[in-house]
Amino acid sequence: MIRIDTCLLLGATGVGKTLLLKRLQNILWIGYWAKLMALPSTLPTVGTNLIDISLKRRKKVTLRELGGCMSSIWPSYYSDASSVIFMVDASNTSQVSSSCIQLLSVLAAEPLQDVSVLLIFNKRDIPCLMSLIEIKSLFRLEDIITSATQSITTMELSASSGQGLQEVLTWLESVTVK
Ligand SMILES: Nc1nc2c(ncn2[C@@H]2O[C@H](COP(=O)(O)OP(=O)(O)OP(=O)(O)O)[C@@H](O)[C@H]2O)c(=O)[nH]1
Ligand SMILES: [Mg+2]
Repeated sequence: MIRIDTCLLLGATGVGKTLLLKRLQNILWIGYWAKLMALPSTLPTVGTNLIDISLKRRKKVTLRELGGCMSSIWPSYYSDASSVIFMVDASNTSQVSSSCIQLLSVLAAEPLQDVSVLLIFNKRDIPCLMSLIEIKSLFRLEDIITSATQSITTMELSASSGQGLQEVLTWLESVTVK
């Protein structure tokens, strides 16, 4: 049986996980330069969203979004994961501390000790009172990266404009084995 790597897409409700999935699907269907077509609509995910993505060098990955409203049962999906994308809404400063606590509990989970982690600061198209440097320092990001057992990459994204999408795809290619 052929097993496909699974990347878990996690983050609080409304951070943009479903839009990212749809954007990645569009990149692959109609090409990178067509990514600015009509903004796909999304609804809050109650449960899970799955898409399979074909990458370069005949690799494949399954992206599994887990809805923010079901964070209490995220851990039941951890043992299947080969990598994790954790998304933060960088325009929502009131959500920063709860997202940070959520991220710490994801990083502490036993089945996720060896996975590669991509931390995405999304909605960079929305002007925000706090700079990204301030948000990262509120997160104590340097301490988190130093003490984590995982390899953590950080990225900025606008899932709505498409800025940063190609970098997410490149990261997926770099961490997908099969
Ligand atoms: N301006 C802007 N809006 C965004 C961006 N990404 C997502 N959104 C909007 O944010 C809202 C929530 O996006 P979703 O993708 O449904 O959020 P989610 O993380 O899947 O939320 P749950 O499924 O509830 O966990 C939608 O109206 C999106 O269009 C972005 O980069 N910029
Ligand atoms: Mg969703």
